[in-house]
Amino acid sequence: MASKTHILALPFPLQGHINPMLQLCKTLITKDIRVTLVTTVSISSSLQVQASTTSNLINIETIPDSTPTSEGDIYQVFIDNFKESITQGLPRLIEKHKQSSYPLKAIVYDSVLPWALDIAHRLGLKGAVLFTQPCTVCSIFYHMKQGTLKIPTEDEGSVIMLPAMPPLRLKDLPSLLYDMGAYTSLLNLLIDQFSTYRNADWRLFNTFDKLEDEILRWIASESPILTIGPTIPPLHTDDNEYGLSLFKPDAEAYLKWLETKENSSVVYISFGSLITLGEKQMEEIARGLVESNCFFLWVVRASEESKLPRDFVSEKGLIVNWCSQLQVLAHPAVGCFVTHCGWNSTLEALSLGVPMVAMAQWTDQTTTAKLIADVWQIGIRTKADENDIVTKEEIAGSIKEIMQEERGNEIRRNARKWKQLAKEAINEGGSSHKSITEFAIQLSRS
Ligand SMILES: O=c1ccn([C@@H]2O[C@H](COP(=O)(O)OP(=O)(O)O[C@H]3O[C@H](CO)[C@@H](O)[C@H](O)[C@H]3O)[C@@H](O)[C@H]2O)c(=O)[nH]1
Repeated sequence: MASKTHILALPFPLQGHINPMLQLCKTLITKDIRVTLVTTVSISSSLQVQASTTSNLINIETIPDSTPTSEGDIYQVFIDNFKESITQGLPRLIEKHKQSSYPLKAIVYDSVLPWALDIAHRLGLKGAVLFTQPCTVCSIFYHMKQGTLKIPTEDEGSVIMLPAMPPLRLKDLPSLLYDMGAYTSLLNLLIDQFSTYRNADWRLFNTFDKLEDEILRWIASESPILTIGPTIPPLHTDDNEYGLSLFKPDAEAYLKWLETKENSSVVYISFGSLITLGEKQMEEIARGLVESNCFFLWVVRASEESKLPRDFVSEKGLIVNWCSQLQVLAHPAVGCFVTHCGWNSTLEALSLGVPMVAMAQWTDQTTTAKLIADVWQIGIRTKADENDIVTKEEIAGSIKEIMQEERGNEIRRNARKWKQLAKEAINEGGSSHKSITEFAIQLSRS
């Protein structure tokens, strides 16, 4: 009993980073690994526990928040503060658990927290780094770190050729690389993912072999990796939620509303947990949804609600502050997902065979939109106008193309193919299933 392998999990405290870490941990628990998830007191107080069986088996340990020492850029303050708190509290927590009846073996940490590896190694633990963005995107930042990618200047015509990647134009790169200046804190965070990369004992990627085959083989030729995705809860079981949420879902009236709709008749639209849109863009989305003439379910977070056009109502639409996205995407009434191309949302839609309107906003999303539209061909990528606004005509046109036109049939065929391949990867004997099993075995032996 006392020999059960015990690991720590350290996610970056944002929903899009917590979800893949949690799902990986839940899978490890089914393989007889004990998991303690570490976060700060303030983050823990915002976490809602969802009715999910396995996540209840994850112990949560909190570390007091340190007083912010930096000021200015809100991202930098958030990043520094989290680092400061964890750096101070983690060693004590590790020492405490080393004495327990379940001695700690390793830590699985988010790739944007590369300094966690040094703490782990110093205290005799192994470290596994988890990447929460597409391998294609991570590899672009790897090249940045190595100095092997030179960003072209404004000339959008020039093509960027990187090993094992499709030819990329400037705007196919992660936006932080061409919108430089505004978000240097985030750009540095993503380049620094590779500062301790080679020293990690395991490198885990939330993707699957067939999805990004060439680039995965390339990055694996630099240092061995394990592909463990898509990290999506199994929907056909009781354990069909990630388990911890920083947002409170609306009452489930929206699922009842979906029940009243015909198959593939509803457009679902959500921009994830972070994106903030301008009022003009909100208005274009609202008008575009109405112009598409489809039913729509739109997630507008409470903090974004005031930007909706005044008195906006549509008899064909339902707006919620937060929902169980997986339940929505799995619903037969949903025929299309207008998404910001966050990697979790993308993997969820891909795994459930839902075609996408890829309306990327920033960071990795611009590259993911390229992959969705041109490589996997499971969606349409919207174009912004000269003011960087995606107009209502563009939005309505893209939705109609998927919902009503011949192109939609082709995209749906591809979506069905990728859904099947995603399923095969995580099913018994699939590439990701094998990797996670191998990881669990190696953890037990370490
Ligand atoms: O109403 C909602 C809306 C979203 N979600 C979930 O929230 C997660 C959102 O994650 P993601 O789609 O990755 O978007 P972000 O929250 O924006 O994630 C950040 O982190 C990701 C992983 O690093 C990046 O790919 C994104 O660009 C970055 O913005 C998903 O699992 C969704 O299922 C809900 O459960 N309910």
